[in-house]
Amino acid sequence: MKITVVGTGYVGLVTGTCFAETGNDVTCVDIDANKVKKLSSGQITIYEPGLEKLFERNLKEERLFFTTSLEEGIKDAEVIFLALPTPPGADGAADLSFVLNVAAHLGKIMTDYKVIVDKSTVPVGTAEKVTAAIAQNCKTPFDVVSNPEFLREGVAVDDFMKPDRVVIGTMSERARKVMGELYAPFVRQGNPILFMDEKSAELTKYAANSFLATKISFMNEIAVLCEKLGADVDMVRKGIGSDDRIGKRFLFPGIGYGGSCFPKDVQALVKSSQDAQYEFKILNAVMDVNENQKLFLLPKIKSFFKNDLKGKHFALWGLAFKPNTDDIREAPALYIIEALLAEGATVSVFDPEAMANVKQVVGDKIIYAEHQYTCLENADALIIATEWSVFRTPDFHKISASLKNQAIFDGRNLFEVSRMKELGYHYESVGRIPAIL
Ligand SMILES: NC(=O)C1=CN([C@@H]2O[C@H](COP(=O)(O)OP(=O)(O)OC[C@H]3O[C@@H](n4cnc5c(N)ncnc54)[C@H](O)[C@@H]3O)[C@@H](O)[C@H]2O)C=CC1
Ligand SMILES: O=C(O)[C@H]1O[C@H](OP(=O)(O)OP(=O)(O)OC[C@H]2O[C@@H](n3ccc(=O)[nH]c3=O)[C@H](O)[C@@H]2O)[C@H](O)[C@@H](O)[C@@H]1O
Repeated sequence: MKITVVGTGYVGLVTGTCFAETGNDVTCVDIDANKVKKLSSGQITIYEPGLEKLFERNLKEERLFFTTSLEEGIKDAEVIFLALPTPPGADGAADLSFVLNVAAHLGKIMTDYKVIVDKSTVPVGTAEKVTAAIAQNCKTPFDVVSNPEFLREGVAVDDFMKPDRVVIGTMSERARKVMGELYAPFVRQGNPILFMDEKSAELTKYAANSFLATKISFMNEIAVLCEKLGADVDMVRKGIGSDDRIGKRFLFPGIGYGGSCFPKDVQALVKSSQDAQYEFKILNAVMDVNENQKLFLLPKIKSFFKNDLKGKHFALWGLAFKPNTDDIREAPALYIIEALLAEGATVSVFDPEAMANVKQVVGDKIIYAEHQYTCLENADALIIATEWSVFRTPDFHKISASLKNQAIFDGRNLFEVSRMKELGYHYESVGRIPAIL
């Protein structure tokens, strides 16, 4: 099939590459000429494990193309995916201008039947708006489908190739047939394609992200309670996660959820609810808990340093909002850095992939270490904000030799408390009884 993907960010690039991998001719369109130039010359623009190999193969075998021209990109295409940004506007609602502007442009240039697919995360009612935007100037028949994406950064290729489910929202039989054929190679493992109406598909996406965010905030509150009552959140997590009705996943407490999606999507669903004259009480609490959780370690750090961080120097491991990505959008580490600097401290940072992105945002207010161990030089304590594998089994002798105080503040519960006690660390984490020197 010939398909077009408009927007070659995270979702667009994964979507385009994976559809090319299953034998389709894919043209990706982006307004960012620099990005298109890089991608056309074989240079991948995002860090995503496993994607580069597929990208290079499909580019070489001429199933994957890039252009800045929408007209050129949609020529002969049967399906057009819109993988465009939907950032939060000033009031928290999803900004649909990228999607609607492209839709209006499509209406002017389409000359035969096409299926236009909302791949971006968009509020209920967007398929209708996209239909209206296209229809203003369009003379050919078309269908608009809501096909939300559930991939996670870091495991995006696997998530796309072996989805738990594919949600396709449209009542058009013609569009259902086209979409069913396109996704057939991905759902062979027995996971279903769920056909539904557009609005239900749109809400499914927000409900999924909001439910997962709720699970995390719930566990973060349980972690707070564990510390207050002397329980261990790891035990409680395993205790409840063994119940199939609850499930083991997404129960890890930490320093809050970040990334480009949970924060914006929870906020957008709250706003959609308000617009429908309904106050979504749980989600307001989920957002509140998450705001506080980002700075969960700060009082512990301040208390260790007797409320005076002025002149103290901290090593911070982990900047990305989660491991296996260079994405720093809403990363808790950025909030910790700001708070430490505001207290008059200085900070050295290390992350395996996200350093360049942080440098662009934070600049020279902090020191960028070459290595996780050089990051520790002259530091009064170590803070861990992201659970990269390389941080899980560190050389504790090197850590001890570099740190001025044997103190580690771990926002991702990487180490056993008992081991840290044996090693002689002042070790504080999230929801567990601390090892205090
Ligand atoms: N990042 C993720 O893991 C996931 C994101 N989503 C949703 O997918 C959508 C896209 O997200 P990302 O890929 O992360 O966004 P992104 O910000 O990484 O990429 C968007 C791309 O669209 C391009 N663009 C902007 N205006 C354009 C136009 N008029 N014509 C052509 N290209 C244009 C930008 O240059 C950029 O390359 C959002 O709605 C997001 O919520 C859904 C699931 C996962
Ligand atoms: O809509 C989206 O963009 C995507 O948002 C999330 O994916 P992603 O943001 O890539 O990352 P997650 O693995 O979900 O993690 C999100 C945040 O939650 C945190 N988290 C996750 C799990 C957990 O148990 N505890 C926890 O604090 C992570 O550290 C991270 O900051 C969803 O998992 C995807 O299904 C969805 O497609």
